Amino acid sequence: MKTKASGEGSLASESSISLGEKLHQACESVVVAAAADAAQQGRHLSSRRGSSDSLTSQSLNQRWFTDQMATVIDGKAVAQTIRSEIAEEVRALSQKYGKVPGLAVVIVGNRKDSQSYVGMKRKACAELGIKSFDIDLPEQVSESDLIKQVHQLNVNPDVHGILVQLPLPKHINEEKVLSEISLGKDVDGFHPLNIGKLAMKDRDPLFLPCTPKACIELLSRSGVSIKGKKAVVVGRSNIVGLPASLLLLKADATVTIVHSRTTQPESIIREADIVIAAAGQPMMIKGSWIKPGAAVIDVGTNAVDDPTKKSGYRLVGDVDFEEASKVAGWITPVPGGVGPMTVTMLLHNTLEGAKRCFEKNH
Ligand SMILES: Nc1nc(=O)c2c([nH]1)NC[C@@H]1CN(c3ccc(C(=O)N[C@@H](CCC(=O)O)C(=O)O)cc3)C=[N+]21
Repeated sequence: MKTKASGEGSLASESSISLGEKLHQACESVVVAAAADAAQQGRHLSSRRGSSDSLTSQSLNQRWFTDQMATVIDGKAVAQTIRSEIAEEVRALSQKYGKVPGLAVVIVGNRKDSQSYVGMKRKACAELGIKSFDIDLPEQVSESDLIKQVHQLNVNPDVHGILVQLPLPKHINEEKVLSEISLGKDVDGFHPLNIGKLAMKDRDPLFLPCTPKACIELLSRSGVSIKGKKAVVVGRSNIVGLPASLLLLKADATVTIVHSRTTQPESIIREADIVIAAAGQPMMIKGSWIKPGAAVIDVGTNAVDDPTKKSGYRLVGDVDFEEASKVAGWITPVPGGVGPMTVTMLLHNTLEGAKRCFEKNH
């Protein structure tokens, strides 16, 4: 399955657990459309740089502020395309083996945000014909009881993926729980061994963490090549920043990680051809921090007060979208960017886990 997608340096073409070839062909129209659009409007990084030789970066910034807008990457649309392909594969598996993929979603306590995310994951499973196993545990559950649940799911033959929603309550050791998940069912890709393999050259983890994988897929499907580019990841969390930087490195980018102790983050970010923003700080990254023509992937999902909304809040990213979309070449919106793709990558990992299991037992 070593096909070359249209995006050079595409993760999907280089990973042994890449999306299926068929899936790629289906999505190619999206890639081609985005790439053609970008090319038509002279938005390739090189052409932007080429036209900027005689300008100072300040005047260049102003120029881009006034007459060009970024291509907005529609994560929802890409996610939908991939989801219908997954649904088709699930149907085919069901016909061939008489079994469907199963995903266990474990939630502890009743944090509102976690419940909302878990709800989206379970709903998406239902839509795609993936069986979801719902494990809801009380806030006070003991670590050993939670681990017992994980062990039961590890041996349940109908479960091919196990997701323990994070964050867990303070009295539970997250690292301990995650390392109890069977490697072959670690669809979040958070098991230390999977992360360790991700960090090592020429080794492939069984599963890639969903949000970082979503970022790379959005880049490659938008025709943005990664190889040889300067990439800056803002944030160093275990679930996004760190694995995203490792994935970019695997895709041959030159990677810098900016974090809360970095001095002068703006000047480092301004050098980047690719920015992945995962700091969890609402609208922290301003338009003037972005290199003209850069690809900006915004992972932030921050709720900010908004009295004009019925809910009283709205979601914003880590990037000031309004400003940055006047400078960047490509940008993902929040909501509707990385979020829907994250859930889709989870479903894709579950499908891959199930396929490996069915093929092994056949
Ligand atoms: N074990 C584990 N795995 C995770 O993957 C995981 C987790 N724990 N804990 C929390 C974070 C966060 N996360 C998101 C998933 C979808 C959206 C998403 O679909 N957002 C929509 C907006 C949804 C809305 O409107 O509320 C969007 O951006 O368009 C966002 C965030 C997964 N996480």
